[in-house]
Order: sequence, then structure tokens, then C-alpha cells
Amino acid sequence: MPDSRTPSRPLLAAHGLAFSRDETPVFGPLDFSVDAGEALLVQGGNGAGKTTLLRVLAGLLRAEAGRVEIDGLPARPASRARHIAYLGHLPGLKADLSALRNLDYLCGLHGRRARQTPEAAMAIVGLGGFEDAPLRTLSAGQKKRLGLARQWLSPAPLWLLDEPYANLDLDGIQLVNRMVEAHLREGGAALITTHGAYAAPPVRTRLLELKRPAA
Ligand SMILES: Nc1ncnc2c1ncn2[C@@H]1O[C@H](COP(=O)(O)OP(=O)(O)OP(=O)(O)O)[C@@H](O)[C@H]1O
Repeated sequence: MPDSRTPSRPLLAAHGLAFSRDETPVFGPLDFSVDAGEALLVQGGNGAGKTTLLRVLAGLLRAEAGRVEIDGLPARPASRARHIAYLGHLPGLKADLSALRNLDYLCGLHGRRARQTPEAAMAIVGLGGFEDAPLRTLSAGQKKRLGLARQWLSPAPLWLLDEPYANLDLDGIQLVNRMVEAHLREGGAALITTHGAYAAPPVRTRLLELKRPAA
């Protein structure tokens, strides 16, 4: 993974970041940062604004106030595209393509991590043998695993993982944690939303507690 960052700059920083919908505050103002090699666990109950925060960080929603910096510079579409890999509730996969063709397609669009292949990533997430299965025939947990394979293949250092443990069995939860651990060891960082700390990966972790602000 190319790394031109100086160690003193966080990979991601938010300053006074706030978001409202129809003048109703959803979150913020928030200040936080994540360094390479760290995970930020974003905790909060249903509706606390976790997904909304990740979508703002990914540039899919516009913040009402504050700013986001990537690698010490204001976040721009090009820097977000280069630095961020986002695993959302809808993994952005095509229902009629096979599992493997989905990964090939996404690698063609976004590039892939050095020395990794879609076939190897499918084996890592426990989907060996499902290469030719049309995506629509996979279970929710298998789709989540395919999303994790896509995440693993991405060359982007900053992972935004929205409820990565949802739909996964115990083995899948441990898989997420192993992947996050390996990604951080290689100099990446991860923001992970969760309802509770029950499944946090064994890595250097900061905590961001989200509570809906008073209107
Ligand atoms: N597209 C939308 N239009 C209007 N309101 C929305 C939309 N998406 C989310 N909201 C509202 O914004 C608030 C925050 O939602 P968000 O999905 O960010 O919460 P969350 O913490 O991720 O919740 P959960 O744990 O249930 O997934 C909620 O009150 C929700 O109803």
C-alpha cells in the first residue's frame, strides 16, 4: 500500500462535524481523529446517527457544519475515492452477476490491493466454491461475506464499516476481526459502527459514543 503520509497526520479527522435533516440535528458537532493502525468504534443505539455519520465521511451526504480531513488535507472527491472503502448495508453488488464477476467488476472500477486476487479473497471469507453462484442466490450472511471480500481487495487504507457484524455467524464475526487486524497491521485504519462493544476487534481502538443531540 503506498504511504506518503507523515506519522503526525491522522488518516482521518473530523472537526466540528454536524448534520441535520429538515433542521433536526442528527449528530454533532463531533471532533475525532483516527490514525493509521487504529480503529474507531462508533457506538450508539438505533437511530443515533451512525450510518449518517459514515455517509457524511464517505461524501455521500453533505455535512451541515464542520470539516473532514483525509491525511491532513480537506476531503475532496478524489482523495475520498483513493482513501476510503465503504461497506454499507447495501453492499453495492449486482444481483445477476456471479459472486466472482461482482468482485472482478469492482476491482476493475476501484483497483485492488497488491498481491490479492478475487479468487483468493473469496477463499479468505469462506466463499470458496461459490464463485459461479449468481449473487441473488446467496444468503444475507454470504452477501455480507462477499462485501468483506470486496473490502479486503480494495487498495484504500481507510475502511468505513457499517454494522459489519450484522448477519454474520460467530465464525463471520471472528473473520471481520481478523480482517480488521490484518488491515491495521498493514497501516490501514477502520471506523466500525456497532450497537455494542461485544465484537470489537483486538486492536488499538478509540471509542466514539453517538447520542442524538437535543433539537
Ligand atoms: N433517508 C432518510 N430520510 C429521512 N430520515 C432519515 C433517513 N435516513 C436516516 N434517517 C433518520 O436519521 C436518524 C439517524 O439514522 P441512522 O441510520 O444514521 O442511524 P443509525 O445509528 O445508523 O441507526 P441503526 O442502528 O438503526 O442502523 C434516524 O432518526 C433516522 O430515522
